[in-house]
Amino acid sequence: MKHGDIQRRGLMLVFSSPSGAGKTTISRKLLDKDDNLELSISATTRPRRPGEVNGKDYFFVSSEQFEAMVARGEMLEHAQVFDHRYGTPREPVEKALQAGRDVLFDIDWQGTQQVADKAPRDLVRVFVLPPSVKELERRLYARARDPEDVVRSRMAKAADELSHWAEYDYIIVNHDIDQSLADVQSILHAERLRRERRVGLRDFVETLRAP
Ligand SMILES: Nc1ncnc2c1ncn2[C@@H]1O[C@H](COP(=O)(O)OP(=O)(O)OP(=O)(O)O)[C@@H](O)[C@H]1O
Ligand SMILES: Nc1nc2c(ncn2[C@@H]2O[C@H](COP(=O)(O)O)[C@@H](O)[C@H]2O)c(=O)[nH]1
Repeated sequence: MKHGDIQRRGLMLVFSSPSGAGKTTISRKLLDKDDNLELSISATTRPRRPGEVNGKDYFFVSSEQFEAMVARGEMLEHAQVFDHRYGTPREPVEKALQAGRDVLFDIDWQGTQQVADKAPRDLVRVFVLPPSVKELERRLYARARDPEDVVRSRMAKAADELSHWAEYDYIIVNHDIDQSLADVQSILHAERLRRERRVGLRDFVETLRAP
């Protein structure tokens, strides 16, 4: 990957939040605007919601298939979230990073901790907060893609997820979607400029010193 013709390593951008705060919405908008960013598509045992597409939103798999992927070492990270299993297939992420592309993850705090243990240098963690609990609940109902008992159980677990906010590098309060998009674009821009990711800098500076 290049930025001003100086080569750099790909980075892993993670979004976490309580369910319904808006990270999927922010992710989709960011991906639309950024040609060098690709989404890590998770595998899950959760039932497909209306409108979700296998291989685009998730790889929808059975519990047996999920366990077999874990046993074969195919998951970069995996966790039980709410009542289902979720995990990140390792190979597409490794391929993207090797090709110098950045990868976006929409995963929970457990998965973020696992990725942080494996690749701390390449990780950028963003936690998305809702403006208020009332608005979080409104968004979960407005999304209208989960049964009421699922919405209630996710609201009940929001405080647990929120307790991990301080483990993240950046915090976004998602009042306004356009402002949140601008914020994550700024984060990504600055993180791409970090000296330690720009592996081509040393050679470039040498050409400046000894023309
Ligand atoms: N800034 C915003 N203002 C108003 N509504 C929003 C905003 N951001 C997201 N929403 C709406 O809130 C609902 C939940 O958003 P989204 O599905 O992106 O949340 P999520 O954090 O990805 O949830 P989950 O963790 O369950 O996947 C959606 O209906 C979305 O359109
Ligand atoms: N640890 C992981 N968490 C994941 C992964 N994919 C999604 N998630 C998180 O699960 C909840 C619920 O998602 P939903 O699509 O059912 O609403 C949310 O917090 C996601 O971030 C994953 O691969 N690993």
